[in-house]
Amino acid sequence: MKIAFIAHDRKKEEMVNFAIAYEKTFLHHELYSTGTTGKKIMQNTDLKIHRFMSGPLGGDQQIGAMVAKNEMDLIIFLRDPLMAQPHEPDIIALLRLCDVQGIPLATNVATAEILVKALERGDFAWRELVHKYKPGDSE
Ligand SMILES: O=C(CO)COP(=O)(O)O
Repeated sequence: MKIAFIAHDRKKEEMVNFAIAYEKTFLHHELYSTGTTGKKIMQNTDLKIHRFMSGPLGGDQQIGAMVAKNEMDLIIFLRDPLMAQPHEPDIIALLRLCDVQGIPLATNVATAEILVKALERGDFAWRELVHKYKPGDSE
């Protein structure tokens, strides 16, 4: 599965700890991230992550482009709800696209944990069916 990690600055430590905790699971998947989040995870684990640009420079939008094509299977986006972000419109756009495409999205670590446990159990198998069809195929 294609999994994206995104964390705002005050959530990065939580994200790194989460990646360490589930490293063995994530090793079996194709991983993506925004710039700094991915760098920090890779510095602390053996995970290989395709890093997009930093969030404020367009990284959320790059991940959004994959979501728009229904290419992302799971997004773990640890948002900081107590700090205004300069690229808030990009963030809202990404969350919106997840709802457009029905992509599993965790915005806090409690939900992320439940989704990763579901991933380990095989509950994401339905995404394999989605991969066979590109958005717009039926139009
Ligand atoms: O700002 C972000 C998400 O909106 C995260 O970007 P970085 O991972 O580059 O810090």
